[in-house]
Amino acid sequence: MGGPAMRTSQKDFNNAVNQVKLLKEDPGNEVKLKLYALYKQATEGPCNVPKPGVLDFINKTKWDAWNALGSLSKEAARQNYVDLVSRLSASSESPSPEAPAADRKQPESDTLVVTSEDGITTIRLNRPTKKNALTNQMYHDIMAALQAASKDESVITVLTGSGDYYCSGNDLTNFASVPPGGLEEMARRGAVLLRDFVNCFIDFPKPLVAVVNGPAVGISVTVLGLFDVVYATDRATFHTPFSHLGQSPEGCSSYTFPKIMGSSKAAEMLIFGKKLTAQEACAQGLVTEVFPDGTFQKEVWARLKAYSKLPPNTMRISKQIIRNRERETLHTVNAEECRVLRERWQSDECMNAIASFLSRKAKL
Ligand SMILES: CCCCC/C=C/C(=O)SCCNC(=O)CCNC(=O)[C@H](O)C(C)(C)COP(=O)(O)OP(=O)(O)OC[C@H]1O[C@@H](n2cnc3c(N)ncnc32)[C@H](O)[C@@H]1OP(=O)(O)O
Repeated sequence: MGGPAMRTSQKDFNNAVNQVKLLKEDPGNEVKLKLYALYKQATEGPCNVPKPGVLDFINKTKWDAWNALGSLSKEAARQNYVDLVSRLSASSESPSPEAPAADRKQPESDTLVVTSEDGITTIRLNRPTKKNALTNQMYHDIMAALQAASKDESVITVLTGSGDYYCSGNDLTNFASVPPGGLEEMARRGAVLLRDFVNCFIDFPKPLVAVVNGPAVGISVTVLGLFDVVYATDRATFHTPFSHLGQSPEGCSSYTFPKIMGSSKAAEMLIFGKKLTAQEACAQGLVTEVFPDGTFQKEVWARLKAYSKLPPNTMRISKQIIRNRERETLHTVNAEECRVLRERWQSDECMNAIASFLSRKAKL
């Protein structure tokens, strides 16, 4: 999966620098300051010039922004710069008129089912015989579904699963077919896919709700920290067995989990792979509310239908005011988690764990 290739090339960076000059809208001082700081970090490394005097307001503000990036590597700064510019470019393009949600083209495969009703767009993982494990195609389909939902006329977007599982995480057979570039190329591609996938959750503009209909594993758990509300059946469990797999946390969980549940509870999950019951996950703030399995679907959908009648713009604005302050931080965390995972995917510990799963020796 993905590579230094997470590594942005000098050419990508130079293109992004030129693209900034072509933005149709002024991105505002805060973003310009961020661009300045990332540019300096990417080209000169950590801030190495004396702090301007207190009365030199403009230069002091710029210095503060650069200095705040600490020891962020030149490579990560370049990547963040390119990511930020690409988001700015995308948002300054006029949105293309979207087809009504009901008419929306379905994903190519039937492993994801997207429906829209009563102001709610539902994205349903539909691979129950494999516990809704996520294939590479499903990551792409989910991203496309989120993009479409962000622009359709629905008010709330829901992610849920078919069958007895919510999702068993990354399909470990994604690792089974090594491309011509070898393991390194596989890691490079994976890191790019993961980064883009998680970015879609970070940037999703409408209320996003997880309806966790059963056990959840891996990435389906970690991205929950990026949802606005998480409803779970009392049958659900929450498991992030990264160490067992020779892998490291993703989905921004290295940042959101300690923030949600405190660092030691987060460590027990993310380092030691402790599996939480739904009640435990609720007590720790990862889950909003737990429902008895027998009435789960009825109660949750009734509640969501009632919420979908609330004024849509107000809900969207409220979500954004809650989330926007942290958006850049989350993008930085995501990029760093992907960079680290790219290395882990090439490690013996990871390869052995996956080989072991594929040869049926291990069940988590
Ligand atoms: C590019 C982005 C990468 C993002 C990085 C993401 C990281 C992660 O998500 S890490 C977590 C990965 N997931 C796992 O390690 C779970 C592996 N699966 C299991 O441990 C178990 O299957 C189980 C606990 C989820 C369910 O056990 P059980 O109830 O006994 O059911 P089965 O094992 O018989 O499963 C039925 C069927 O489904 C296949 N399957 C389940 N999960 C996965 C999976 N994650 N990847 C691939 N296949 C999976 C399982 O192999 C069975 O298949 P068949 O034997 O062909 O019926």
